[in-house]
Amino acid sequence: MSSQNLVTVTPDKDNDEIAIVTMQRPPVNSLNLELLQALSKTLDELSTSDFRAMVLTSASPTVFSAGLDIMEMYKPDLKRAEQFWSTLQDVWLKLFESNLITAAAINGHAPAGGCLLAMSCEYRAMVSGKYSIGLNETALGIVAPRWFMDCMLNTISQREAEIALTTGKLFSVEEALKVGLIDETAKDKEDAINKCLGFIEKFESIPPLPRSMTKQKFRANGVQWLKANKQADIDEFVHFLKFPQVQQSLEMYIHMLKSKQNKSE
Ligand SMILES: CC/C=C\C/C=C\CCC/C=C/CC(=O)SCCNC(=O)CCNC(=O)[C@H](O)C(C)(C)COP(=O)(O)OP(=O)(O)OC[C@H]1O[C@@H](n2cnc3c(N)ncnc32)[C@H](O)[C@@H]1OP(=O)(O)O
Repeated sequence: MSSQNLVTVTPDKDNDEIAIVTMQRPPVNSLNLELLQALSKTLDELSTSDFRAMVLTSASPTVFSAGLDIMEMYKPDLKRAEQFWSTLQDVWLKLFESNLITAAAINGHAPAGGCLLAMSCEYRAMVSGKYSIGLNETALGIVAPRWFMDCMLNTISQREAEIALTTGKLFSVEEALKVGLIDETAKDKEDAINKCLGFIEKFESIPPLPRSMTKQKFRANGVQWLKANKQADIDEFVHFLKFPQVQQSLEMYIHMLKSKQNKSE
């Protein structure tokens, strides 16, 4: 699949000022360099378009996004790893600070980087079911970067965030609702999108510029550090990938994912 097809943008059927942005990298929308580049390009295009709002969702029936593609971190080509991390930083900054009204229709699992994308939006409706969402990095033997943490702090309390991150917690849909990691539950993807549209409607009579400026001021603390430390953050990521213990943890995690599949056969 070419990178162009990894993300689709379609106007909402009832309101052509709202973009439905769908990630479609089977099987689980894991965020590799190409999907991140497609998201980055899409966010650029949206920022200069007539769309005033977007709903981020996924084409998978059970997974919003499985987070970063682990294969980008396991025994990586270091030049590509730099580009990968830099593109992830850009996607986060573009989405978190977007002028558009942003909402996530979370139609399945959203671990780690998947949770980051959802938290970067202003509103989250998640389909009920045996899905989970959270920043589970420590459980993989890796460390969520500071700006992942800042993003979670924009969403739930510091205490809940610290416990969740140190324990690598993946929240059930009910738990996520209780702590405020999601705003609403939904019965299916269509319902989740409709709930996001309901949130977007609240801004019908609010002028877009003061709205987006207010949002960006609220979010400024979270982004300042990354903007000032982009290269240092990339260097730290690449340095981290060189640790044998990190590679070992990733290898074990990949085996675990594969054996999980064998068990259910
Ligand atoms: C500056 C920083 C400094 C230091 C720190 C440095 C680095 C740290 C970087 C930290 C950031 C990390 C963020 C991340 O996002 S890490 C990724 C975390 N993701 C996960 O833990 C999710 C793993 N996946 C799952 O749990 C399940 O797949 C899921 C629940 C999403 C779906 O389950 P389902 O049963 O539907 O599918 P599976 O059979 O499990 O998977 C299908 C195939 O997809 C492969 N897969 C799944 N997830 C990933 C992934 N994240 N990356 C790559 N591949 C993935 C899985 O192995 C199956 O593959 P095949 O066997 O079919 O080949």
